[in-house]
Amino acid sequence: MSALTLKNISKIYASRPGALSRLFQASARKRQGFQALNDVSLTVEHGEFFGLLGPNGAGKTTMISILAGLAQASSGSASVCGYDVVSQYKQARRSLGVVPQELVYDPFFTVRETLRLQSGYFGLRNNDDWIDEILANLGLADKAENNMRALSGGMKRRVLVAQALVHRPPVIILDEPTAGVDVDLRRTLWEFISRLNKEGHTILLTTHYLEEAEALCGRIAMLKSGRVVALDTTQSLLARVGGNDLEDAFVRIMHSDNALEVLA
Ligand SMILES: Nc1ncnc2c1ncn2[C@@H]1O[C@H](COP(=O)(O)OP(=O)(O)OP(=O)(O)O)[C@@H](O)[C@H]1O
Repeated sequence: MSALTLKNISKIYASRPGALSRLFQASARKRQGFQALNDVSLTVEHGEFFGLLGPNGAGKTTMISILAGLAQASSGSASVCGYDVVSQYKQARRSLGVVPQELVYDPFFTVRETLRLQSGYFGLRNNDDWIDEILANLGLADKAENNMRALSGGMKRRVLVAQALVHRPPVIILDEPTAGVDVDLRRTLWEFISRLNKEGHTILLTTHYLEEAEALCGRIAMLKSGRVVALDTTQSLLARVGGNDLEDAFVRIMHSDNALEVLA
């Protein structure tokens, strides 16, 4: 049983025609909606540090939303630790910690209250020992009693990471966790995430910092316009596509018409 499985996943966002397009009768194609994912199949095994890369709008967040139960696939199936994300939603969600891309937080709570509240969503009382450990590992120990609205952007992002970890999920998904954060947090964060990975947690990471992906990810999938156009170990991708580094390989793959040649 794999940590994450996507089988022939497609996602079409329904179009919501505005008054103008209703007036001028939008074309049939536009009425059909927007296809964000197109027949995506991939598997992430337990213990992997897996990178999901792609340009803006490629479908990365859509894929993560489907795995987290925040969006429903139009067709295909997905599971987390063998639990179907639709029919076994609770078990699937419990197996997963997601660090979202947007800074979402409740401005009325302190950091500790935020983490206790999040623990409560998973039915966890008396979770303070683990909360303290997470806070210490993310350099947040001295902010525990601070109000969320008084934190800097980077500190808020650390709390989002902490929130994803309160229920000790075996699988952790990080959607661009280092966007707009300083070098210190990057290092602290990667040390902590790498440690969690070494302890057996499966990590799926999306990032536009390709040097991070190259250093951390054992295997990489690249999405382009909703399709998987490359899927292999980082080393094999680099060897097969050529170029100096992953950024070079990424640009070559994204500009290649025959992207399927780099599918393992
Ligand atoms: N709720 C929605 N309704 C309609 N279209 C959407 C919705 N969410 C995403 N899309 C569209 O689906 C496509 C894929 O978006 P998605 O956010 O998954 O891309 P991404 O790869 O995560 O991009 P980025 O790197 O910019 O975060 C985009 O064209 C986006 O505009």
